Amino acid sequence: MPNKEYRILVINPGSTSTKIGVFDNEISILEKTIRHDTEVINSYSNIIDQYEFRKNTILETLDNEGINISKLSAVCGRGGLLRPIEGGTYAVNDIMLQDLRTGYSGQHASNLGGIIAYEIASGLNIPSFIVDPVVVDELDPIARISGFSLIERKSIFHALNQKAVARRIAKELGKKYNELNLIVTHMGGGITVGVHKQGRVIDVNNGLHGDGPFSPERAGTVPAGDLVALCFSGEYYREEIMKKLVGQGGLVGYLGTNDAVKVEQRIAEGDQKAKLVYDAMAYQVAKEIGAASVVLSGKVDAIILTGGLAYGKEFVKSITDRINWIADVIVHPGENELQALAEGALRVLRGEEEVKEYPGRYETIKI
Ligand SMILES: Nc1ncnc2c1ncn2[C@@H]1O[C@H](COP(=O)(O)OP(=O)(O)O)[C@@H](O)[C@H]1O
Ligand SMILES: CCCC(=O)OP(=O)(O)O
Repeated sequence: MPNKEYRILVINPGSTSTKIGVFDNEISILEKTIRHDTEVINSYSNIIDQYEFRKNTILETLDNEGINISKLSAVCGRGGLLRPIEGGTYAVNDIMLQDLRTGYSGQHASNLGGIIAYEIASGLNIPSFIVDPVVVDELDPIARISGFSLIERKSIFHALNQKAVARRIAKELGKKYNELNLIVTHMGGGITVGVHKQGRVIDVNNGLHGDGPFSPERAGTVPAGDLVALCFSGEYYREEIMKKLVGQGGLVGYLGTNDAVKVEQRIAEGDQKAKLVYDAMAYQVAKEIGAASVVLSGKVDAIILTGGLAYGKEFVKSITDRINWIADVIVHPGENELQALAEGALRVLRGEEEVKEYPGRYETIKI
């Protein structure tokens, strides 16, 4: 008997784009990246306010591409800032929707992934899922200690793509993911550097509003005392400061755009400020990779550079020149998130893996 055919719509809302795909089993029949202008994104006060805009953009794109959504078997979205959970495929349920709407662990575009997946799927009476959300938490206890007893370090990162790309590269190297020590650096709207020790991400910078390199739209680590002084200067509301850290931080704060392609054009035209800021972003990424190599005591099988910024040849060279003494650097531009979402949904639809119930019983060690 031929294998059952599933048609899956996958939805990946990122901070600078919405990516969608339609898969017939593992085969991609449509992949689209819809880029969003900084001004459009910043005109919304909250992520949840972007719901109608992003959903309509997705439905219009599917319509223009001639995809009849009534033929879908399931919809799978990138999962957002939920409670810390283990990796896997989760059914979208009421408590998850509530946590995504309120932003249990904060505000990020991926909160919309599960909500839009659910809304499209429920109208069609088909299941909706999320896979490896940004809150996958495998941190070693030592990595949770921030140095300030009131604040614990959190695992918020590009879990879906980091794990998918790490598995793919392991396969290419003829090894299993859980046999390797890898440093995976995802460079998109946010930038995260994950320490993958034999299949577990034991340390990673909180890429949203925590620490690490600055990114196209995020500030990353900032001097704490100066930040406290700014917060209490009476000049800014809380929301304004948060926006300056996430959304209007990084390249947007210095150069007014989250688009690295435009920054590269400005550099080519002789813009010295753009050059200094772009170089500084590469410098901070390299520095974070150096720190990650120390977590692995220098036993690093490979360093992987991935995400949209990995298309930038000069940017990648500037990082690589600083870190290639640590281990081989493998560049995998873009991301495997759409394929990974489709495969996560397929595993549960085929009964190869049990679908997980959110929030589950996962617990991190409380300090
Ligand atoms: N060819 C390219 N060269 C340099 N930068 C690129 C290129 N393509 C995309 N980028 C940059 O990558 C960033 C977006 O990365 P992406 O992984 O798509 O982010 P997200 O998923 O967070 O929206 C943007 O700054 C974009 O300008
Ligand atoms: C919240 C961590 C993941 C992240 O930063 O994603 P984007 O780069 O898509 O914004």
